[in-house]
Amino acid sequence: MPIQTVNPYNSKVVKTFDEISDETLESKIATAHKAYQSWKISDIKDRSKLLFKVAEIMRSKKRELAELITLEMGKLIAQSESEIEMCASVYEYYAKNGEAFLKDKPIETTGGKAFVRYSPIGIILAIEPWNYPFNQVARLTAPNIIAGNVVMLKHASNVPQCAQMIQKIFEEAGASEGIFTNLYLAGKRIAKLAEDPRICGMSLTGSEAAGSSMAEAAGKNLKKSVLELGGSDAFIVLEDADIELAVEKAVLGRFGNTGQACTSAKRIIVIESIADEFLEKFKSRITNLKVGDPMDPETKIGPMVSEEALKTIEKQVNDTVKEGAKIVIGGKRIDREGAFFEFTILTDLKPGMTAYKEELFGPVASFYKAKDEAAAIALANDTSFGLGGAVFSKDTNRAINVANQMDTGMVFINESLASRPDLPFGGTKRSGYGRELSALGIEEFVNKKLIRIAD
Ligand SMILES: O=CCCCC(=O)O
Repeated sequence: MPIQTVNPYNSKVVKTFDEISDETLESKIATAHKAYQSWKISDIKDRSKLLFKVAEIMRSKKRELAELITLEMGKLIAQSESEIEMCASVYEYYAKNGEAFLKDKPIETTGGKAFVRYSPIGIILAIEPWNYPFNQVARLTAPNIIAGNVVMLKHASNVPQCAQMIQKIFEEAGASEGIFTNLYLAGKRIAKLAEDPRICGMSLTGSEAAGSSMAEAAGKNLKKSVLELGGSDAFIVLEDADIELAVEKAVLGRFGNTGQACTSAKRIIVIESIADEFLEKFKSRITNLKVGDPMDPETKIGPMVSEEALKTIEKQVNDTVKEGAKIVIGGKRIDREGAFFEFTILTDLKPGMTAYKEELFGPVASFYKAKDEAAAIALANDTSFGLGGAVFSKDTNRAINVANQMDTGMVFINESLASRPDLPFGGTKRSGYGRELSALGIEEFVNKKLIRIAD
C-alpha cells in the first residue's frame, strides 16, 4: 500500500510520502533508545507537564486537526472535532492520574517488607489504524509516555499527515527527539522490527490478520503485545427498554464514523414483542439523510474511508442477500463520485450467512428478532468476536445479569459503547487481548518489579 493521503470524498490523491530506508530506521531507533535512557529516569512531573501541553496544543488546533482527519479518512467534521476533544482528554487523564497509577504497591508478606514498583521497559511500537487516527494513537501513547517508555508509531498508510502531525505536536510541546517518533514504513517490515532488542513491547489495533501476524512476530521474539482487533458487537434491546432511547443510541452506535469502528453496534438484537416498532423507528431515523461533503456540517452521510472498503462491504451485502437475507433500507453504493455507501439495514439473517459470521466494517446494521432474553444472549454470543456490547432495559439488575452472560470485554447498559479515558477498553475471543485506557492501560508495558526488604 502506498503511503498517501487520498481524499475519500472525491478519490483524489492529495499527497504521497516515501517509506524510510533501513538506514533511517536504524538511526530513528537509536535516537529513541537514547531518549529512553534519560526519559525513564526523568521526573514524572515533567512527563505529566509534557502530556498536559500535548492536550493543550491539540485543543488549540482542534479545527485544523479535525480537517486533517476528515481529509484523510472521510469522517464527518463534527465527529472529527469530537475525536480531537476525546484525544486531548486521554492525554490529560494520564497527565493527572499517571503518578497515582504508578505508585508502589505494597504487598502483605510474612517477615520483612515487599512492594511492587512499576518501571518502564523501553521503546513501545504502536501499530495503529486509520478509523480514529488521533485517538487510537493517544490511547497507547499517553500511558506509556507517563510511565517512562518512549513510543514509535507505524500508522495506517492512508493517514500519513495525521501521523506526522502527532509527532509535530509532541515536538511543539517540548518533547526531545525520540520520545515520540513517526515511522513511514510498510506493514511487512514489522516482523523485522520485532527482532530488534531495543523494541520492548508491541501494540496493534487493526484486523485479525494484521493482529495475528504482529502477535506471531512478537511471540517469536518474546515481546509483550496487546491486540485490539475486530468486533461484531451485539446491541440487545429487551422488551422493557425505553425504545426511543434505544433507537437513538442504535443509530449513533451503528452509523457513527460511517460504521467503521471495531465497537460499532453491528448486530441489533431486539425482543420479538417490540421488534417491529423498533425497526420502523430505526429505519425512519436513517431515511432521507443528507449525503455530501464530510467537511459540511449539514452532511449526515459522508464517504467511507476508501473505494476498497466500499467494495468489501458492497460484496458482503450482495453475498448476504444472495444467501437469503432482506434489505430494509439502503444496500448499495450511492451514485456519485467518492466512496459513498447507503446506510443499510439487513434482516432475515441466518447462521452461516456472510453478514452473520463476518465483521461488516461500514454503515450496515444486521437486525435480528429474538424470542426472549435467553435467545438474545445466545445469538449475541454466537460469534468468534468478543469485543463489546450493549443492553437496553429499564431494569438495571436484569441488564447487568444479561451483561454478565455476554462473552465480551465490555458491555454498556442503556448507552451505545464508546470509549472514555477512565474506562478499560479491550476484548476477548478473536477481538484480541490486553487493555487500553484507565488504570489498566498503564499496566500493559511496565515491569512490575518486586522489591523485597528483609527484616
Ligand atoms: O475501532 C475502534 C474504535 C474505538 C472507538 C472508541 O474509542 O470508542
